[in-house]
Amino acid sequence: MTPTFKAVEKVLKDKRSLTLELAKLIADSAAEAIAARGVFTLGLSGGSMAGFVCNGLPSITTDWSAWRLLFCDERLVSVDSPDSTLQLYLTGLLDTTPLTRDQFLQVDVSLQPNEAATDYEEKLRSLLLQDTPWPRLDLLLLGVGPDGHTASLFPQHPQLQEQQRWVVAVTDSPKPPPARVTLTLPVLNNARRCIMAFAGADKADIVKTLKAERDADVTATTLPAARVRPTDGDLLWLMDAAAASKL
Ligand SMILES: O=C1O[C@H](COP(=O)(O)O)[C@@H](O)[C@H](O)[C@H]1O
Repeated sequence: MTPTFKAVEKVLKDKRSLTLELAKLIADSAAEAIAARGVFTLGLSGGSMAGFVCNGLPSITTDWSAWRLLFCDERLVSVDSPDSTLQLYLTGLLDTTPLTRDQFLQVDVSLQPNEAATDYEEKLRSLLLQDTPWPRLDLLLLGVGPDGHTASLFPQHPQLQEQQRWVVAVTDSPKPPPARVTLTLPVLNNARRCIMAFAGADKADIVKTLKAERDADVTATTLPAARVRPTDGDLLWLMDAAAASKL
């Protein structure tokens, strides 16, 4: 079956323009969510996405107190490690926005991977108070690695088949560090909106391959990022010209 959702693509001239556009889109989602429900739930990714978000958000106007930030994935390393996604955001946002540390739903990195995943799912359930099979998160910001992974869902890993849990452990990530927790595909696909952002010429090959898979039958997909297909939400790709150069 070909996709039933519509993916929207937007190409910006460079990384700076992409950063500003992303910040504007986040602000728009926040305004909509806060007006409708009084709270804005934003799922963050690490890697290049953290740079876009930390550089763009300080310029927006929003009711920061209504924001709840969580992690699409997190590496199980100490919080002061340069590999910690939480650390990237605390360093990048606490001094430049009114956000406070307790607005970030943190993964307990002192736990073993399975326990950390269970604990994070419980924290998410308590935060959202949604008694539904899958959480309805307002906006998820997702990156994509050169192998087509998104969050910490890697090609051919069993976590891709998960159909019950919101958060699962990864102990053999091909990209270091090996131990992580990640939201599962049904959680990604139940969000109101997912934004994937790609910048730089080194993303051009994966963007081209991913687009072909994203627009094909889901049973033919091998790349986790091509399985992000919101069931009742939208998917937006933001690319700079270099990342979009092979489309
Ligand atoms: O390991 C990870 O990689 C992906 C992609 O990162 P990027 O730097 O190539 O954009 C990231 O989205 C994920 O959160 C992270 O844990």
